Amino acid sequence: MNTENFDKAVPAIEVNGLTVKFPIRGGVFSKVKDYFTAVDNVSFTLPQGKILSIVGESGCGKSTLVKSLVGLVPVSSGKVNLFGLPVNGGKAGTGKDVVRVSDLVQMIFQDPFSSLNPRQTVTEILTAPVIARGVPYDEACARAVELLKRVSLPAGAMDKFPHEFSGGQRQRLCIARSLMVRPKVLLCDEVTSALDVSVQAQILHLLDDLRNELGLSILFISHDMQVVHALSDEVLVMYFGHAVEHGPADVVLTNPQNDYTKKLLASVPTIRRE
Ligand SMILES: Nc1ncnc2c1ncn2[C@@H]1O[C@H](COP(=O)(O)OP(=O)(O)OP(=O)(O)O)[C@@H](O)[C@H]1O
Repeated sequence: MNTENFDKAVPAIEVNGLTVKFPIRGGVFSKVKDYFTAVDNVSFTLPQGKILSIVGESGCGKSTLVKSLVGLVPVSSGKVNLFGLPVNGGKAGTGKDVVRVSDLVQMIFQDPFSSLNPRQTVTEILTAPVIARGVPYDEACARAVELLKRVSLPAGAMDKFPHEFSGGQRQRLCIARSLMVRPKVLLCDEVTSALDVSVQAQILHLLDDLRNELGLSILFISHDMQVVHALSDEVLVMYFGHAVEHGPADVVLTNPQNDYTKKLLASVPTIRRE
């Protein structure tokens, strides 16, 4: 399928009535007693080229929602479309006209160290996903060198192992790896929370630049409201599995309508000095 010419008016992601339930068992081998609804009937759209942040307190279902979009947790009910293509079992599209979801959407996680194989060199880490897709080794290496440069890592990094990098450099490496397959959407789950503040800012600038250069659409999960305000076009607020408010970042973060959003914003910590 030609994924280069999607109609610009079609949302990158369209979610309708998405529900994710986890089974509750008495013990590992016992029968399912009940279900816990982590994501409850959530609907939203992510327009192409935009950054939508998902916010809400710990445990409200942000990560589960995002993971369910790429098949890391199973969807219980609801529909997901990527660029207008219905998603089903890791594929997007219908009949023979399908594309792998992982060719369109890549996810980046909070902890850059645990998401990199410590026994692989950067060359292996970056080239493996595209070699598996049939890209010749030399071309994969050339793409890796180009991306390392783009994320401001030296070309000499190709022969190194993950432990030889700082936390911020490792996250750059994860970003480069996610871009190797030339995805159209990035799902970023707390990607700066393990980094110190100055490095956080560099990674956020990098993501924003990449969005502008490559036209990427980004779903961004963060607890940091300042970061969310600085980076996002739109904000979706979740509470106990429900989407309670969604709109332009400036509106939701400065003039929230929902009572929970008001409480969430009021709870942003400030230091009181006596
Ligand atoms: N595999 C699982 N099995 C059972 N329950 C799960 C599973 N994964 C998540 N949950 C539960 O689903 C709820 C939502 O979890 P999730 O990780 O999506 O929250 P979150 O909003 O991303 O939290 P945080 O901000 O702390 O990362 C939580 O109550 C969690 O305990």
